[in-house]
Amino acid sequence: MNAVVKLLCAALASGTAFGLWTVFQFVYHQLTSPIRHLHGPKGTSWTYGNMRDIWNAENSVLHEEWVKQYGNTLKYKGFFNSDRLFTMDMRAINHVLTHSNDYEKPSQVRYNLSQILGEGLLFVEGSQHRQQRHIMNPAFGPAQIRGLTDIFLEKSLRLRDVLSSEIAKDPVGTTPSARIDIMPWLSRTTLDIIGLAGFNYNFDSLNANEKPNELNEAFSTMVDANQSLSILTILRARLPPLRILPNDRARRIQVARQSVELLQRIGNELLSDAKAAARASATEKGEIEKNSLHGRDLLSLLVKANMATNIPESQRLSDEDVLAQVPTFLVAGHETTSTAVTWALFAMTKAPEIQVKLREELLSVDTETPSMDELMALPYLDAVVRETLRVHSPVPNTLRFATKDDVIPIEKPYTDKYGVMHDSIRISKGDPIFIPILVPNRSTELWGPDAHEFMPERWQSIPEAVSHIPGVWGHLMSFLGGPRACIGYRFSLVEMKAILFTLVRAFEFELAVPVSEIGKKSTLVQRPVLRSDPNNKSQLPLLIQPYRRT
Ligand code: HEM
Repeated sequence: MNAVVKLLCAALASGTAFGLWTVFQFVYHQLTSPIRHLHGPKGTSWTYGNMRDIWNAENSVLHEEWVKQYGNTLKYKGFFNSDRLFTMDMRAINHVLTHSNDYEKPSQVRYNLSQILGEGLLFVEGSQHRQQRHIMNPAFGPAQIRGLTDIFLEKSLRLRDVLSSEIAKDPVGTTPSARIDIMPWLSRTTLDIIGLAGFNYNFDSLNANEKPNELNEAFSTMVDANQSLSILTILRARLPPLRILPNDRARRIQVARQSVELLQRIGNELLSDAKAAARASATEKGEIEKNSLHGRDLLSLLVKANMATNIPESQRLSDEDVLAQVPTFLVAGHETTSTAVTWALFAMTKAPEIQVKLREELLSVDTETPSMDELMALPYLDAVVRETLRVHSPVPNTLRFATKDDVIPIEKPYTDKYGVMHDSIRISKGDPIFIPILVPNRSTELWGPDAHEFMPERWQSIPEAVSHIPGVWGHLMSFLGGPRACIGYRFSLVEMKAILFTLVRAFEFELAVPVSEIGKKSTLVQRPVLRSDPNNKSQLPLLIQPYRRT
């Protein structure tokens, strides 16, 4: 036997041994985990369990049916019919979210994220997460977001002008209105905003004459690539040796990565500029103080916070860590906000009286560039944004894995499949836990019988029960809660308000298709699709016409 054959045999033997060990661990875990005793639906496929049903269901309908049938705490089936915990018990969810060291993101989610983002805030866990978050938090404070508001408005006004010229180019019939798929335009707007506000880079993708920006395309590719639920994709995430096999998703991610690499090169330059600016702002003694720095974009603020003399050396982030935040900001802060604004417009086409009432409030402001405080003081705009994030939360749910055996406290006792009553949930290391976002946001038990309806007026007086929802903002789960809650929620709220402020003042919106045509597709974010579109492309075709004051 020559050396090459020996090497191949050895590699095959170790691969087989690793595979068998993984299968043994998996089966052993399924046979011993305490969550196997919970009630719950049967898997509808051996490979996908209930996953396909979840992906195909719109909003939280399926989970709501399960809660009706099995109660607040149940199990459902994940890939290869493995058990996953689902609970609507607010005390239990709070426990999982606040103990973020004991409940981490699943390794396959982290693997997928790291493919694109490197080791930014979304990826890291434990002490590395605490360190990054500590340095990054100040950049997302109210004073910093106040300084970014004019960027949000500048890009919103640019979108308004582009839409106006699109309408002028392609009017429908005799009325000055046009059929426009608003999704890509909003996506370009939030890309341009996060470019400038995130790291002082002008993508300039809001340009009606240019083809879509390469980077914007790359990120849409990535979000779409994350939807493909093939067996190989699942196995690749679980069994690292299989990652050498090519597949379509990997190829598409590779394309996105090339753009990320381009971005990293740009990031390197931005980082050196930000560092130079921070050094230039040092005091005569050469000290850089965290609070004395007023760079505008998030990256500059982060660099300055990281270089501040009062930060101990051990807590500073490496250049690599700082650079990993650039694609992280892009992915976390771009499609999420554009999707939220898309749903707000959709909701207001379904309820034109809400659109009229909002427009009246917005037109009472006598400038097209209000300050953050002026925007935040508009009560109906606030209620529309809250109601959008409640009913159409862009991120519909998330997942965690237990890193140790634990006993999760609960508010309401539940009965297992043997009829035994429990006042806590026992969980073993490695158990997956589904964290619902849309289900509590739309729960009739918490919000009342009209919970599924879009009613901004409900925010004048919300039920006491929702105060138990452990979200970081607005009694909603939309930005999650605990130490891993969305760091960008203030950024996103002001950004959403600036875009809606500008668009609803300038245009009237109508759906260009019957409302029954609009479906929801769950991916990393929930986006609208046309039910009749065989390609399932995310889109929201609207008829848009300039608003003329009478
Ligand atoms: C409507 C808009 C947004 C929504 C609904 C949203 C939602 C969320 C959610 C649910 C998470 C937790 C994900 C998980 O742990 O599984 C998260 C995390 C995060 N978000 Fe947002 N987000 C939005 C906008 C933004 C913006 C504008 C930025 C940045 C400028 C941002 C940056 C981040 C980052 C960096 C994390 C990771 C935080 C950590 O793990 O410590 N997000 N977001």
